[in-house]
Amino acid sequence: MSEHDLENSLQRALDATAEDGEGDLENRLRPARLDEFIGQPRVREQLDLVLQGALRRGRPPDHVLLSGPPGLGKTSLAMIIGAELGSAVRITSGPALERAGDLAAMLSNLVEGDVLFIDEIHRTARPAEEMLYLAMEDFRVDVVVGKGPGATSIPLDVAPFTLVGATTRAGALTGPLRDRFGFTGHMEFYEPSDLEQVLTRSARILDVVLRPDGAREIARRSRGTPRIANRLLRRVRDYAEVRADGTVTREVARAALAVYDVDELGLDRLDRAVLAALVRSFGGGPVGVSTLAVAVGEEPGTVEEVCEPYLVRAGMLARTPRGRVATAAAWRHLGEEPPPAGPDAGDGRGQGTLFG
Ligand SMILES: Nc1ncnc2c1ncn2[C@@H]1O[C@H](COP(=O)(O)OP(=O)(O)OP(=O)(O)O)[C@@H](O)[C@H]1O
Repeated sequence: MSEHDLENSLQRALDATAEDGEGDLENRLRPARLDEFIGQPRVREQLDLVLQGALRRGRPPDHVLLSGPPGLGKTSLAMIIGAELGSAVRITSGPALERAGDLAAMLSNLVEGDVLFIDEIHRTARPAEEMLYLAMEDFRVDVVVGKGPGATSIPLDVAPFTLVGATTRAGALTGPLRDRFGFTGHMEFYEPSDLEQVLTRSARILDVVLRPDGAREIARRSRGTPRIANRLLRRVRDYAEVRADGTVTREVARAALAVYDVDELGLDRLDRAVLAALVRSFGGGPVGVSTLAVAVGEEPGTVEEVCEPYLVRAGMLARTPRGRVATAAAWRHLGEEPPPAGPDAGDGRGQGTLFG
């Protein structure tokens, strides 16, 4: 088979997986209970106490806010909260709650003890958010009927429920909303050893033969994110089935990840584009996130919420009051020599620690 044919068959395998429904696969891979949830020991312990306390008292627990970058398991935890409480989980998202009426409809359908999960809660429109304050605090809403001077407000009771909000931008939440959550779980990027466990579990569910060295290689390159680890596992499995004997070893993982443009550090195309723009077009910065986003043809929100948190964590990018700055590690990762740092550099790059 020629190289071209191999690429084509790999692409077909990829498409077939997509048709299988990657969403369904993701659901199959979700941990169902708290003790199956790998990593995040602090959040897990804190949440366990919140839930156990509520179960003992026989009352719905306080409202829970989960914050952190995408793919770290916020949705999984929301489902787990429902499972641990033996409650149904009603799911919506901030952008879906455009009008207060949208939220009123959801709230009035809740039964006592339900969990209401609002993903991307920081994107809830203001009128719905204001309705949420009262619902969270007093389990009631005021529904306004009519318009202008004839408008009347009808109070409606809401069954006691637990709100679970998820956000990639806790800082974008208004103070009054943030204050109404009794518990906030801050999700951190996962350690590679945790991701190895995630991968081993997923391989078992997906019937993939994954060797420990293969798991280690994929874990190391998964940007500290279980969703990415699972996605890379599926891509490496395609490669293993099409080009090897189906077993995922370190060598197979390395070869497969090279095909998919995932580099040694796990940075993908967009991460590298951001670093390349920062270093090559803006001399290492500082540069504002909007300018950077235009340079790579992406939305500022994507650069800020998806790329940057991991680049910061990997020590490649620093956020300074004057803008984004590439660290020496970023220059070297792109095969460039970092400019000499000095106290007089005057461009934000001379701040010693950034070039340590
Ligand atoms: N702690 C974990 N243990 C095992 N698998 C996990 C864990 N956390 C997440 N996953 C896996 O990662 C996938 C993504 O998780 P999830 O959808 O919960 O992330 P999220 O933080 O809600 O992301 P987003 O905010 O983008 O929706 C899940 O399908 C699940 O397979």
